[in-house]
Amino acid sequence: MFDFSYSDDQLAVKKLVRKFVDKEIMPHIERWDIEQHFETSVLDRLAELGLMGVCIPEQYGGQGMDYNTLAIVCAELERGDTAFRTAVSVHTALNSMTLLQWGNGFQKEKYLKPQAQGTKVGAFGLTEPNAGSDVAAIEMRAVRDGDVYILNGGKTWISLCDIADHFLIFAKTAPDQGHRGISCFIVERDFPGVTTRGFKNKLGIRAGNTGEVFLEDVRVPAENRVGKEGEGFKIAMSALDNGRFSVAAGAVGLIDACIEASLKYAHERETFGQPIGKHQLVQQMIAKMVAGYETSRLLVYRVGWMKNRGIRNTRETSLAKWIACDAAFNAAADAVQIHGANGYSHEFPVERYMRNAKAPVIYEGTREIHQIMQAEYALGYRSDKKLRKNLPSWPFGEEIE
Ligand SMILES: CCCCCCCC(=O)SCCNC(=O)CCNC(=O)[C@H](O)C(C)(C)COP(=O)(O)OP(=O)(O)OC[C@H]1O[C@@H](n2cnc3c(N)ncnc32)[C@H](O)[C@@H]1OP(=O)(O)O
Repeated sequence: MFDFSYSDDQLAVKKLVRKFVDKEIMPHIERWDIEQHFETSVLDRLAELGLMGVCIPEQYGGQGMDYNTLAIVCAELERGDTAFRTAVSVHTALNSMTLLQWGNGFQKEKYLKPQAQGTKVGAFGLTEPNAGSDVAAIEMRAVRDGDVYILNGGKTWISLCDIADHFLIFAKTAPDQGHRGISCFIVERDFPGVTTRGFKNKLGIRAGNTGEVFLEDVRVPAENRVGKEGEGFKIAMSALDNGRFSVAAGAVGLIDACIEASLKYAHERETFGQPIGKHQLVQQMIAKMVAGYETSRLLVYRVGWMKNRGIRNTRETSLAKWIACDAAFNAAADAVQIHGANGYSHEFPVERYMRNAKAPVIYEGTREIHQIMQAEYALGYRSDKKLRKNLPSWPFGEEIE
């Protein structure tokens, strides 16, 4: 049986986030984008609204809502700006949900709880200057020394680098063992030897905070290792199953924003004696946006449905992420086109949408990585086990045999 309707709770969350975005993000976002300013009070407000731990169980300080409610939050936030959806993706999907899945009792109590409540912020440190798509090529080292690991190396393109209280950092504990030699650690910003540096002058997501994290002889207690030694690659990949879901969900919101702006403009702007919406080539662009929106939404909600049931969803998540992010970029480019020269100016939001839409086609697995994965699944070179170990289903803790 399929149910395409929102529950009352989901509808209430959708309205809550929409109102928040309209009142507290929209009036300022153009300025924040121009000034390249990440407004941290938005995270405080998201915490007050209970949106920093949407699908983290209540026992760990979250709201205990289902995965598609997280998708709704991501879509509505990205309608405001990709920066804030990116923040929630990193904090909730990549960090908190990973701690929920792989963390032990101590780690959940000390790190997950305050993150889910929004009193602390989490980030995710995987990518390095020499290792993006090829995760197994990371060079950061973690060497055990009694009760601590000593970490050395640098991470790049880390969202919330200057904001986060904790990072999930992936490092090699056995450099000669390829992807099986990677381990995962919770690293606090306050640990001696941690420094960060946010980037300026990015193409898009200029209202966001992204940059580098450097670790120099950072002593990380062994109790902060997440999972077993050598499990880091799987932990990172399973985190990306959640992160990519949230990115795809956000892309739905970006397409929504593109359609909203384009319809308004198509009704108002006249050429050749009639609104441009009457011209068939403008209609074609709008039709493609609508198709991209509906297709992406269905792919995202299917993944949420699978996650709720604890069904392994790596293939479906990868597909949703690729299709939704491409659809969002195409929608944003067409939205600029519909606005003509006006679309090229700050006066209208669509140029920001187009700049923002490029990063999600690259981050959390480039379009090309996802295309390769889809082809490999189709050809039988790659397969997922039916169930992923430790995957919490919703209601949480009940796995399907
Ligand atoms: C403003 C701008 C902000 C920019 C922010 C940018 C930050 C980011 O983008 S975050 C990081 C993004 N990085 C990525 O998405 C990485 C992309 N790469 C990949 O997805 C992978 O490396 C990929 C698919 C190429 C891996 O392929 P490959 O090396 O063939 O590994 P693969 O054989 O599939 O898996 C290795 C093992 O992991 C396991 N595994 C793979 N996927 C998963 C999963 N989803 N869950 C659990 N286990 C998994 C496999 O079962 C296998 O296990 P075993 O060792 O027992 O055989």
